[in-house]
Amino acid sequence: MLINKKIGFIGGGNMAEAIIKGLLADSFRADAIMVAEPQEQRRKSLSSTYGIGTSDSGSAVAGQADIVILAIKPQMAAGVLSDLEPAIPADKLVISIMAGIPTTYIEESLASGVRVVRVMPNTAALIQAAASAICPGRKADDSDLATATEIFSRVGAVVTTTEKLMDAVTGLSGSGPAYVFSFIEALSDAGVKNGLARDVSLKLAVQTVLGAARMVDETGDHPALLREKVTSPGGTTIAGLHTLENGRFHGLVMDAVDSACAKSRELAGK
Ligand SMILES: NC(=O)C1=CN([C@@H]2O[C@H](COP(=O)(O)OP(=O)(O)OC[C@H]3O[C@@H](n4cnc5c(N)ncnc54)[C@H](OP(=O)(O)O)[C@@H]3O)[C@@H](O)[C@H]2O)C=CC1
Ligand SMILES: O=C(O)[C@@H]1CCC=N1
Repeated sequence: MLINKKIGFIGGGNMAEAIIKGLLADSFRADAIMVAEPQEQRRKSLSSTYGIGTSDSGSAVAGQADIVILAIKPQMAAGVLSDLEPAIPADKLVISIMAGIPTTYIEESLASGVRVVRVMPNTAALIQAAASAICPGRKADDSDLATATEIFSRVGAVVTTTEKLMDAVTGLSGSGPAYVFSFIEALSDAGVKNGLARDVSLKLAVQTVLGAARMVDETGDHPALLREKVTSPGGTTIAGLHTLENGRFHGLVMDAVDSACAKSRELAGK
C-alpha cells in the first residue's frame, strides 16, 4: 500500500523524528520522506542524519506528498491548517498525530472531502516499539486505515479504536512512556539511596521494568497474578507494596492518566 507513496511531515520535532527513524529502520526509503520545519538548524540536522528532504514550507511538502502527517503542536493546528488548506486537495490522505485535535476539526479546516485518519503513537516509535491507536475520520475508508496501520506498524504495535476513546489512549499510552521513565528514575534513585552504584542501579531498574513488561505480554497472565507470585508471605515484596499503597500508588497512576485524558479533551479545537 505504501509502495511509491511519499510521506510529508508537517513539523519536524521529537515525534516526527521518532517516526522517521523507526520507518527508516524498517527499510522505508529516505527519498520518499519530506519534512516541513521552520527551524533551519533542525532541518539541517534531519537531512544530514537521515538523508530525507526538508523545507521551510509546509505547503511545498504537502503539495509533493501523497500522505501528509500533521506532527505540529495542537496549539498551532488552526494557523498551520489554514496555511496548508490550498495545498491539500481532497485526494490526499491526512494523518494527524496531534493530541486532542478531533478529525472533524481537521476536516472542516481543509478541502471538503479530505480523508483524515487520527493516530496517537508514542515516543518508542524511535526504536520501533511504539504503541499506536488509530481511528478514521468521516471520509477515511478501509484503505486509508490500512495505509495508516501500515505506516505505524513499521514503528510498533497498532490498535484500531473509535475517536471517542482517543483521549483515553493519549492519557495512557501517548503520555505513558513519561510515567514509566519517571518510575525507572525513581527505582534507580532508590537503589542509589540504598548503596548501589548509579550505573548498576539504573541497569537493574531498566531490566526489571523490561522483564516485568515482557512477562505480562508473553504469559498473558493478569498482572495481579504475576504480582502475587513475587509476593512471599511475610516477605520483602509485601512490605514494599504496602508502602506503595499507603502512598495511593494505584489511585495515583489512575489519577495521572485521568489528568492527561482531561488535558487531551481540553486541547480539542485549539
Ligand atoms: N512527544 C510525544 O511523545 C508525542 C507527541 N504527540 C503529538 O505529536 C505532535 C508533535 O509533538 P512533538 O514532536 O513532541 O513536538 P515538537 O515541538 O518537538 O515538534 C513540533 C515541531 O513543529 C515545528 N513547527 C512549528 N510551526 C510549524 C509550522 N508552521 N510548520 C511546520 N512545522 C512547524 C516546531 O518548530 P518550533 O520548535 O520552531 O516551533 C517543532 O519542531 C503534537 O501534536 C503532540 O501532541 C503524539 C504522541 C506522542
Ligand atoms: O504531552 C503531550 O501533549 C504529547 C501528547 C502525548 C505525548 N506527548
